[in-house]
Amino acid sequence: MDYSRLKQIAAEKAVEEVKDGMFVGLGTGSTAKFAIIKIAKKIKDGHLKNIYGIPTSKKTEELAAGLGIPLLSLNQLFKLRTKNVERRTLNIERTKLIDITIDGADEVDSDLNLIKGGGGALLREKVIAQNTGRLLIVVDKTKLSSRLGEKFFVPVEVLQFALESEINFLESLGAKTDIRKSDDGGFFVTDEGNYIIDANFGKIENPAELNSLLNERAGIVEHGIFLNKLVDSVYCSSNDGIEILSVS
Ligand SMILES: O=C[C@H](O)[C@H](O)[C@H](O)COP(=O)(O)O
Repeated sequence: MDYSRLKQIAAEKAVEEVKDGMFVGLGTGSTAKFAIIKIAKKIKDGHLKNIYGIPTSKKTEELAAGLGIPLLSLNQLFKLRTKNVERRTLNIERTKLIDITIDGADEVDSDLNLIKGGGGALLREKVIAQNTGRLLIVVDKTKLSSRLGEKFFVPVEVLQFALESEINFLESLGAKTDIRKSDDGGFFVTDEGNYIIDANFGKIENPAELNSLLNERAGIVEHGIFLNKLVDSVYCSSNDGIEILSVS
């Protein structure tokens, strides 16, 4: 089976978890796209009702709006769900505003830590993930590895202002770096107006430690390591069928 079909199978399986009345985070990329198309079809056919999508990128927003999925921004969702609730009494960490999010990944290790951001959407994706009750990741089996970094570099989103100093910082940690380019040859600019440095660390022995180092650095807005505490299940398809891996 070709990869595209495998992606579709994983994505459509995850959509079975979307139920009437849910607020659904809509991921970015070629795998998440299949989930969005399926959700739109189910809405159109009357098999899903009262659904709102919260897109993780402008590209996804355009796609989902074009397919007729009712959308909310995260800010609109927040206002809607906290109407008549005293903000101070609301424990946002425990009150996940989004019921479920279906998103892709570039690499998944054996502990279900992820690298994301191959499509440049990692910042909004991580914000949506941290506001989500259940994050379902959809991949084909080629994305699995024993250690992060075996198959993919770490996308690091940085302020334009800090570009050169962040390259220097990442290289001081041992990474080989590339500034991401867009199709027109200029620097790729994210939805939030930042640049991306693709940082190749080789195999990452300790993703949690690298996560903390990158989090602590001013000038780095966000990065593509998603530790498994953000993840609920990984839907992984191969020619042998579909496996649902869960964080224990
Ligand atoms: O920024 C993009 C996202 O993190 C994607 O979910 C990730 O790159 C996987 O994309 P795809 O499903 O196209 O391989």
